[in-house]
Amino acid sequence: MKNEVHVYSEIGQLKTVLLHKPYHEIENLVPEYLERLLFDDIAYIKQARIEHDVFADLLRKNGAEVLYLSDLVSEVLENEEIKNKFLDEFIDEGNVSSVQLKKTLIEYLKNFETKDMVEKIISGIRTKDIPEIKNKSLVDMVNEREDYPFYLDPLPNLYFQRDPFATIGSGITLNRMSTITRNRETIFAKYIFDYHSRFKGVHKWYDRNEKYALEGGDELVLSNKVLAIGISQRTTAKAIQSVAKRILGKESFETILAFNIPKARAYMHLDTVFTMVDHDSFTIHPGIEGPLELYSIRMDKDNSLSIKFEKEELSTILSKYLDLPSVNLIRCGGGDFIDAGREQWSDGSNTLAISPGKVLCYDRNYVTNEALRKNGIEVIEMPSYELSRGRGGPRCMSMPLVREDLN
Ligand SMILES: NC(=[NH2+])NCCC[C@H](N)C(=O)O
Repeated sequence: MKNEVHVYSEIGQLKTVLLHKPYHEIENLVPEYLERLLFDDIAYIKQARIEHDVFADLLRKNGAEVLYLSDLVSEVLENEEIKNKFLDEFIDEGNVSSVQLKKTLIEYLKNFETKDMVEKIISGIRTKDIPEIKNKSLVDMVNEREDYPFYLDPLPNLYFQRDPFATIGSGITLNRMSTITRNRETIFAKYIFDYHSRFKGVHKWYDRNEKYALEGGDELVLSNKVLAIGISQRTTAKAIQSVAKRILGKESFETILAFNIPKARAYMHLDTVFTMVDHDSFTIHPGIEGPLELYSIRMDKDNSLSIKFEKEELSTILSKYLDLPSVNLIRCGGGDFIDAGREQWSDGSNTLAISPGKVLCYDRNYVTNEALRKNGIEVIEMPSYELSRGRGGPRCMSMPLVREDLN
């Protein structure tokens, strides 16, 4: 099969999924730059990698093919011409101060085998890695004295593969990230979907050079007709409107439900507070239910968008658009203010459905996991001592490429 992406639900049996196993980029975190790099703490990478392997194994055991971003990118970059183009683009966007430095970095990187080069690019390049820049420019000299420890910043958020692009139907949105820190992450997906023999030519509903921020954590495929997209700290209403114009009426998609959620660190994406776990069941963080505003977006016959503020309760709106007699909202932390707040912070509501009614969750969120079980959901737990420090759970750490269709 060419154009191998196919996702028409959040819950259909997961067949192929993309991950990135975190590594040296996490060792390049220091307290001084944590906030800008969107971390709250520094994970112990050895343990994080063990946890990540358990995650991947559980996915495989449950029927999914696991692909790694760095393998796909390395395969693409084995072609010398594409490698040169990639390095040029990546380093330009890495805010490198001078032509001389750019040349030095490219020479340095090209000394590595392709796979190691890709890992080096992800981990960031410390100034100490490169003993000497030839023909330094004035900017290079001034920078050197200012002691910033990196020539290229690390990409510690890359293990949250959910965000840089999102699979919708037989296409993807290649996202424009809301922060500079994460924007280079989308270059990897660009090269995979432009050049990888298995994935090239996949249709793009949105592209990384567009103006308005859109992140995958906000994009949910509720059914082959309905998408949910968060208006959040990371995704703008303007981006949603652009996506709506391109997706609605194409393939089978008819409605986008735009969830306006509070703009806060803990709730950065819609999937930190709302995920789908079965045909008619969803997790929800009680902290957003009060302030939540919902808009439905549909395409009129004359090809203009019709946008409506929805006044009813969330469950009524979901039943209406998903054609269900009723829906079950399962509250994070069992609905308790403290348990919900604590567990949502470590991604208690961020479940990854492997198939209808079967989800992967962090073990630390035991109150929420119990609530899911009480509601008939099968919960598979994974260890979460260290991975959770990056503020993302199983859904954030995975990007489905293929899911089986629901009947
Ligand atoms: N889909 C998600 N909820 N992703 C979580 C991303 C966490 C990451 N540290 C960030 O702030 O960007």
